[in-house]
Amino acid sequence: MVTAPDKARPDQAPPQDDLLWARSLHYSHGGTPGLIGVSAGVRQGEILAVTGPRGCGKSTLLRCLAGQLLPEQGEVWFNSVPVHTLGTAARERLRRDRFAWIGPDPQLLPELKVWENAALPLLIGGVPHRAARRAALEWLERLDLDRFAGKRPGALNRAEAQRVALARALVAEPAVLFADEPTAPLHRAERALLLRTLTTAARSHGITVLLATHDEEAAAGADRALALLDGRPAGAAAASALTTEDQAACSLSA
Ligand SMILES: Nc1ncnc2c1ncn2[C@@H]1O[C@H](COP(=O)(O)OP(=O)(O)OP(=O)(O)O)[C@@H](O)[C@H]1O
Repeated sequence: MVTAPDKARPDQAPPQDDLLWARSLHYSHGGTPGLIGVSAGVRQGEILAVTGPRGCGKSTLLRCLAGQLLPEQGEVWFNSVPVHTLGTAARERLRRDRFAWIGPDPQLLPELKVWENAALPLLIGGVPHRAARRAALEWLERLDLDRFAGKRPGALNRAEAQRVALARALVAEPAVLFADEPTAPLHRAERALLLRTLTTAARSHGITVLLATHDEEAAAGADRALALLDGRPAGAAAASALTTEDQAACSLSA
């Protein structure tokens, strides 16, 4: 059951300099723990890598921060707005207007041209066709995809398709880009190119990035990293394992 978190008390207000901030998030997927007391903060324009092995809770954390999942406990604040207390319509507006998402699968619409795929967030948001097309073409050019603009996604290889997904994520110039294992389906050289493209584009446009990855090389391009293990901050998980071992040692020596 999703319970409404307590309202933040004045002494617990989020730090002024964090654009997106979360405290002590708990979330379980139908009984499977996803997050157990994870806190995170990211400043405007910063690139934060969320790292850790498969199943450690990276996607769950990104989805809670992006307002896709409501934490069972804890708080999420974006730009001093308490996302965890917003109603569904306001959260959807926030997600549409300020956030963007790219995952491991580009999920392009095969019946649309490449530029139309890239322009989709603008077209859905009611931006006039001509302006949406111009913005999409600019992003396709920046990401070295302009030659594909009039083609269908079927003409692209995996790396090109993923760069179109990146253009689509950036076309509305979101405040925050959530990138959930965006390089997972790519080869090493393609991964490096996509990450370079993503970080360069984000930095030049002041876009804050949360990058979930189990790939240490991918995390190296970030400003900071938050490591998770078994749904907890890695340090806390290690400490709780230590505590358990200490307890076992104590009971053995008793
Ligand atoms: N829809 C779901 N239903 C049930 N359990 C889930 C669901 N989504 C995630 N989980 C579980 O929650 C835990 C955290 O999963 P999550 O996807 O957040 O981890 P992750 O670090 O992103 O892993 P990956 O790199 O494989 O995507 C895992 O134990 C996972 O099996």
